[in-house]
Amino acid sequence: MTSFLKVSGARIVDGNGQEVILRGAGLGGWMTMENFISGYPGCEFQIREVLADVIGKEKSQLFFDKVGSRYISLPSIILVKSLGQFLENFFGEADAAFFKSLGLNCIRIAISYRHFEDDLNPRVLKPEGFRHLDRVVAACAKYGIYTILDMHTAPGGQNGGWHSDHGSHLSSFWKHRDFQDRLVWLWTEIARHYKDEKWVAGYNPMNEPADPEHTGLTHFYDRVYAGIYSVDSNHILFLDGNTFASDFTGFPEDAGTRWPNAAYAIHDYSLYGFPKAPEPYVRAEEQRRRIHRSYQKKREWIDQRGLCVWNGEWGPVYARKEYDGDLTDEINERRYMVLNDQLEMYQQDRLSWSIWLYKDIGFQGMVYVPHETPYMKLFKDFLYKKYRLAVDAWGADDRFVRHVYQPIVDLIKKEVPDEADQRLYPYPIWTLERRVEVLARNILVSEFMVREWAEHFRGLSEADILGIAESFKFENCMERDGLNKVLRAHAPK
Ligand SMILES: O[C@@H]1[C@@H](O)[C@H](O[C@@H]2CO[C@@H](O[C@@H]3CO[C@@H](O)[C@H](O)[C@H]3O)[C@H](O)[C@H]2O)OC[C@H]1O
Repeated sequence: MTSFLKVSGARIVDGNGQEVILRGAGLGGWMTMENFISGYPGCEFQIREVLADVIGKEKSQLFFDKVGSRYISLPSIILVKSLGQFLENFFGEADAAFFKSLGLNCIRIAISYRHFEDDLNPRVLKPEGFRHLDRVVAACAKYGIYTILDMHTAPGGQNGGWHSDHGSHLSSFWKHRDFQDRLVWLWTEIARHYKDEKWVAGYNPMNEPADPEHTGLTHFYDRVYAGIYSVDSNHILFLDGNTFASDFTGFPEDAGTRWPNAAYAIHDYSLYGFPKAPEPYVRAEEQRRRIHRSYQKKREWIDQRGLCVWNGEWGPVYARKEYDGDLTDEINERRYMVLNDQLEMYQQDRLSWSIWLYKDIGFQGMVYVPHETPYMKLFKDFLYKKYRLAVDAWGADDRFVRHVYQPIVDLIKKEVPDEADQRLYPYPIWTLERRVEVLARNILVSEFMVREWAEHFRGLSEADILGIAESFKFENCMERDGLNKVLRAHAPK
């Protein structure tokens, strides 16, 4: 019989006081879809709107979230096969069984407020939001996997990333009291729903906040803590640091007593896991020191106060044969070394972690949708175009378009020569170069490509659409063996 987990000092323990180290992955791209995970440009709300415009509301709904049926003609009979759609296919029992087979014990589920509340009908709970979440929480529980519910998108947007699904680089959440009130209300409802579920390890009220004032985040955590604990005092709260889970310096000194039963989330992405690494990773002493320094810096504030650290996101991205050619294997072997070396560090600290990402179309996931599936065939050329134009901000290789955007960076540097004035929040996570990438490519150019993505569905039959959604099903996916091998080696024995 499992028991609620809780935070005891710097550790997570079960009902018997035994330490539990949570080792697992993030289920991104599911109840919060993302451009590089599923292969569209821009934000989820944009593709949903435009797909409905191109093929009609009903058919677009069929792709995202409606159980349908497909007629398969065989020589003498007609079979009616019941099929799910994207949300149904993306994670099922087979995924949970595979995950467990690696020895991992926790999945952080990225959810979007949009599944539970409509902007045009605020504070009215959409019960259907729980349909899939309940299903996945139950599938994980069945295999002895804890879940952490992660609010990846907040009304108005809590950061300027595509992953908070609001289409702008400026986050309105921090400026509008009503957005904050709504999220506190929604979390209270979610906690009410899961208050008795022991396989839910806890709630991660906000992914990667980026509050320019810092004080707004403390205020929000106070309020969401009170809201959740008014209905559910059993679950751990996993609180991300400010500025993309990197900075705790604006947190209150009395955090430990103010928010009992809280763990503090860092996101420990290492530059060596990405195309923009300063040099190829060869496990040099200095490189390992650099990875360690960056990790220590993120957790310093938490350690100094004896609080509990959770690494809620981290992990390299990978090269792809179709884009990186003969260099692919060599690049990926280096990335697996980064992965391994990060895990060794975490092991030493008995750190709980959640690697990003469980499933995608082949860039970062432990499991990926292969080229032979209907979805990947349909979007093959379009995906190459996205790659060439580097429209996704995450791990993008900008070699084909750097010359287009560099002049914008140069212009700003020339016309705003004081470096301090070039450092707009969320500097240093967003340098001037990063800001130009996000605005010009990830927001602007992407916006013009959304319709092209949706046009791929025009004229498709319902059966075709269901087949496309089925591409994401575990049985149709491949496993990234190099990554899973390293994870398995560091999983609980
Ligand atoms: O949904 C996820 C999203 O949560 C994630 O956000 C990014 C995380 O990394 C941030 O940059 C890192 C900041 O710290 C430096 O040390 C690292 O080198 C950087 O990579 C980035 O700004 C966030 O957008 O990204 C992946 C999404 O799928």
